[in-house]
Amino acid sequence: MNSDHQTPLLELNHVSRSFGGQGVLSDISLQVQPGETLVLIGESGCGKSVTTKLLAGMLEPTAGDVMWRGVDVKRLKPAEKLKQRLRIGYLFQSAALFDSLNVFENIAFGLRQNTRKKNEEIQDIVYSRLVDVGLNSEVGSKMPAELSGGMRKRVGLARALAISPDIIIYDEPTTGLDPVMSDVINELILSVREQRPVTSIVVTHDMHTVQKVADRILMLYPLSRLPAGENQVIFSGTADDAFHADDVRVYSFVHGDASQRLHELSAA
Ligand SMILES: Nc1ncnc2c1ncn2[C@@H]1O[C@H](COP(=O)(O)OP(=O)(O)OP(=O)(O)O)[C@@H](O)[C@H]1O
Repeated sequence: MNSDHQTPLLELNHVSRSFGGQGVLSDISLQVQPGETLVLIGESGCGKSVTTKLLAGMLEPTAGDVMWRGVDVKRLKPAEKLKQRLRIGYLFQSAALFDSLNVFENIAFGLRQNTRKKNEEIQDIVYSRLVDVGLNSEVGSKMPAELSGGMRKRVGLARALAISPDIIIYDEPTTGLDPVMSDVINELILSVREQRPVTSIVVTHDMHTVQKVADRILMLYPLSRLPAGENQVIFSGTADDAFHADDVRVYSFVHGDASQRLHELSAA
């Protein structure tokens, strides 16, 4: 699936990002290859969401380059950037539904804003995306406040899929869901990938998700604790490699073992 000769779909080249002088990412380089499912892991606050927002062009780097299909995003004209941006669907951590719009209009939103599709076509797309995420058409008339957490995530996914993206970014898709609903979402990630040639980036703390969907895992380490000169991406490999990693920071993270962190805290 991954060929070294392909141009990466998305790429960060020596990217740094800070907020108000506080560094979050420093000199990060990574590539996302067409068709792969890349999973980003790492402790809370280490910069996973910032990384995906940089990849999606929703944030700009403080230094370094973001490349889309080998082209520096800075060089794209606004119209071209928007066109490329619409190839990326983003499922936000909170699902980020518009509370004042019903489910149908939430899913239709990107199509109404960014395409000239007629109402009938929009209706067909919205109802088929609802089917794709396992919801029936009656859900279309509900307001977001009436939905459970799992339904909100599914509607968020239907909305991300409505624009027929070729890249989907899932930011903590299972957080806050019960184990069964989490697995429903994991299965949806797999079925989306089976239904269309899509590239997926998944940010998660859920090791079931990691094991189920990841082709490749990257682990980020918080900049504030990174030893000087060390790469902030402390691991790149398969789920199996991560679960057998020699690096105790990686091993203890994926096994949910607190002893390394407690040791660091007591030494601080
Ligand atoms: N727009 C912003 N303005 C200021 N600080 C920000 C902004 N976005 C992110 N940050 C900061 O960047 C750091 C990394 O945030 P990020 O959301 O990427 O972490 P994360 O690894 O995804 O964490 P979690 O697993 O808890 O979601 C945090 O300290 C956060 O407060």
